[in-house]
Amino acid sequence: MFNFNNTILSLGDDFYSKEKVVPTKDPKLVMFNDALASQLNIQDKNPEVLVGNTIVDGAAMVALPYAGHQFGTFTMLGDGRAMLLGEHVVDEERFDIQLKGSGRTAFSKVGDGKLPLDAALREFLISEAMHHLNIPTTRSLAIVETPSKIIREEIKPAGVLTRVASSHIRIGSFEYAVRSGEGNLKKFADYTINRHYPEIEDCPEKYFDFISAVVDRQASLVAKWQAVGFIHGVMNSDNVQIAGETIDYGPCAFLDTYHPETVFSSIDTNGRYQFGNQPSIMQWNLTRFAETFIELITVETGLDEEVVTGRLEEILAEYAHLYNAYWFDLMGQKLGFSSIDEHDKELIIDMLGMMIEAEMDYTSTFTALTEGKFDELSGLSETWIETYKERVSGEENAQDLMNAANPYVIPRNHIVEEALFNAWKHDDYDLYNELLAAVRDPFNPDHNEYFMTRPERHVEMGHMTYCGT
Ligand SMILES: Nc1ncnc2c1ncn2[C@@H]1O[C@H](COP(=O)(O)OP(=O)(O)OP(=O)(O)O)[C@@H](O)[C@H]1O
Repeated sequence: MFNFNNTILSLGDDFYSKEKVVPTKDPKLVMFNDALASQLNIQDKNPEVLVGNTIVDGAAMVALPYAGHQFGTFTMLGDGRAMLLGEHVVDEERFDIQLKGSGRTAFSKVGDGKLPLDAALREFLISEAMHHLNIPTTRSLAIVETPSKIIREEIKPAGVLTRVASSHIRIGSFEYAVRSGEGNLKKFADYTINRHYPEIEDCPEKYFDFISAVVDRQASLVAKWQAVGFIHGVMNSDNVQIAGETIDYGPCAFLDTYHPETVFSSIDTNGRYQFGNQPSIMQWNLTRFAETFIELITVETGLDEEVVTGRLEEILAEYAHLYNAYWFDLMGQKLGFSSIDEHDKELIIDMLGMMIEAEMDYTSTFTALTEGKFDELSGLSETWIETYKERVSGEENAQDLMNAANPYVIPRNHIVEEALFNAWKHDDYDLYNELLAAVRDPFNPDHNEYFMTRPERHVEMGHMTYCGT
């Protein structure tokens, strides 16, 4: 059962809007994450609860306000198609349980508050893949299909996704808090520090430390995305969760052929969020985050604004070092290196350059390397291979490192699209379920060959992702 204890309500009504769900007839449970449910000690599979028709004891039923920079432009936002069912506490850990797609809220603007079933299925599948690739992420507990049809590029069934997160606090939540009323930023920052970074609660410079800690978590997160070839697709500041969990699986996809300029999202027409830009876009978002604190820190510390700004700039500059260290470390593991020196860094950069030239598949290049199948790596020069072999021969645990760092299965976009289409259009979940099982066991080579093969180039180019709004 749910064990709700809703601390967010203690912040006062600037921080939430009470909502009522418009009841839906005949909700049907189409996905349920048994492993996650048992971990959270939640047995409730009742679709009436998971769609918001039946309100369980202690439920909050609130939508949260936030703001954000979307494609670089500031906007006031909020949960326009989601409601917080409540904060579920298990073994002293707190999890937001949110219904995404449950209908209109105070923040819906002109939207219908709905989530297309295929968008819910995409989020469920990719968030499971991310979790099993050891990347911090919000999780998906269930999907309920409702009989209502919604209009997007075509008429589609609607779904409600039950999302689980350590919280739904985003950089955008701070961009909202600083504009929402006297004292709100401090109240909200203290709340967030207590919830996500309690170790710095009593530090004398806790807001500087908070920003540093967030910078560190996001640097680590993006390094993990880059190492596995994940493209988030819509890295607006409202899609950066403050504890460093990947959030909002809208137009996301994984790289097939390696190229830093890869874009899948149909809405990213200028390539702002292309694969190779993700590390610097995160720094841009973190800069928006740090900016919100200038006045508060100036008041709290009594330091000159210029001094505060200078300190914040130093913290933000640290991001690049942290990111590089995390990323090189992960790339080193992919090559079987237990530590990295300057020569190793060159080896990694050279390899990626050759992968671009030879249009190599990102995932299977590393699995071929893991298996020592150098004949499949004709895009890499002989000199590179010789240097690499020599370097890796000095590593005792190379094989273990590579086995743990190089997945065989990522949810390749053309197969995801096919699986989603079969499911929402024809109610045929076979491919979806088979792919879901495979992405839950990604480091095992023993899977359907189809899942481990990149698409023909024309197919790859034709498979855009849609935001699903
Ligand atoms: N159909 C809709 N009706 C109302 N609001 C919507 C709808 N689709 C998106 N929004 C709102 O527009 C904003 C941006 O949408 P986006 O697709 O990035 O977020 P989302 O996927 O709905 O939510 P999240 O970031 O929580 O995963 C969000 O505040 C969202 O609530």
